[in-house]
Amino acid sequence: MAITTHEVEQDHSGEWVQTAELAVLSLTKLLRNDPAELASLVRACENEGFFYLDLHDWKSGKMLEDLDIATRLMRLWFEKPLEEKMKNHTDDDCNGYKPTGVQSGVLESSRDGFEALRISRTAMLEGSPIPKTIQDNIDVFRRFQQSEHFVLKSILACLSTAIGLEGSKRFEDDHDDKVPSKSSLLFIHHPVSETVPGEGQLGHYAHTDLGSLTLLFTKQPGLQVLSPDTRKWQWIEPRKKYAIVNVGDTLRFESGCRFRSSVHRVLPPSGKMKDDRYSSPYFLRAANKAEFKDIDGNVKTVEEWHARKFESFDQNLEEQRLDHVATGGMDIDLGVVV
Ligand SMILES: O=C(O)CCC(=O)C(=O)O
Ligand SMILES: [Fe+2]
Repeated sequence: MAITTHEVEQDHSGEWVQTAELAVLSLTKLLRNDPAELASLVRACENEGFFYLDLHDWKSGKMLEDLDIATRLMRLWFEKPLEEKMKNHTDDDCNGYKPTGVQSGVLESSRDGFEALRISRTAMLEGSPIPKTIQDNIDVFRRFQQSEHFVLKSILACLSTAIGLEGSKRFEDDHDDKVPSKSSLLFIHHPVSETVPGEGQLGHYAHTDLGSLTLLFTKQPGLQVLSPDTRKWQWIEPRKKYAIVNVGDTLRFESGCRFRSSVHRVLPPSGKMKDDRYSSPYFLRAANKAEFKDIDGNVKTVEEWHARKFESFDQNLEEQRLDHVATGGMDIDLGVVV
């Protein structure tokens, strides 16, 4: 079943942008291995690479309640002075604080407009360097991260089953929880800003996610996907009690490019960031040592691809276009310049 919308809304340049019609999948049906739901899951990963995950009747997880508590706590944390937040700054791209403006912009001659707190799965499990707010509420944050991890690993298993993978060929095989990985939970904040697109710091650059699957929560608009169908940007509408799930590069490569890691970005609908925008993605990533063939056909470990992606995120748009790493080669696949 697809949510049917519809209308179009203007973007920052005054162009009319359609709303994406993404498939809607029920987590409870997927957990039951419902054959029709598995077939829809495969289609969604082959086509848009994005879908809504219906969580209305998933009673066993407290994920949505934990999300509300964690979001409230993180909003307060982001209000702290920059010097305070910078105490959690690290060189580790999957753990610690990232201030605004250190990565690429959405358009030429601009930089990103979001700050983020990243909490790696390892840091969460070990309780190693994480801000006090999180340490003081570790049960909530840990349970939230574990629920998200469970949901994405279950979806990964559904995909293996649905396309008939067995034994060591199943996608879960290189997502062993006992070996080190760069799975990471993020809280993202785009502060209110008078900046207009193309200047200063605004939005979140066009990219594909580097890992296997991403589970995203946001209540606010701004997320856009480059539709593999129309090859144009489309808004992804936030929906209450639905998560947004998307395929990342690792799963794209491991599926022999059968599944798509669609390019996406964040821009405020009317041009300026008139309200603070909050979102929270959880990135499920394969074991650091897992291998796949990347966009150049070279064998890479997840760890190496992770490093290459983050180098690319720090570059400017012109540099990014040269090696296609930020966009995971999807731009070449679709024949578009992002
Ligand atoms: O904030 C959002 O809506 C999307 C964030 C995102 O794409 C990312 O962190 O990879
Ligand atoms: Fe992303």
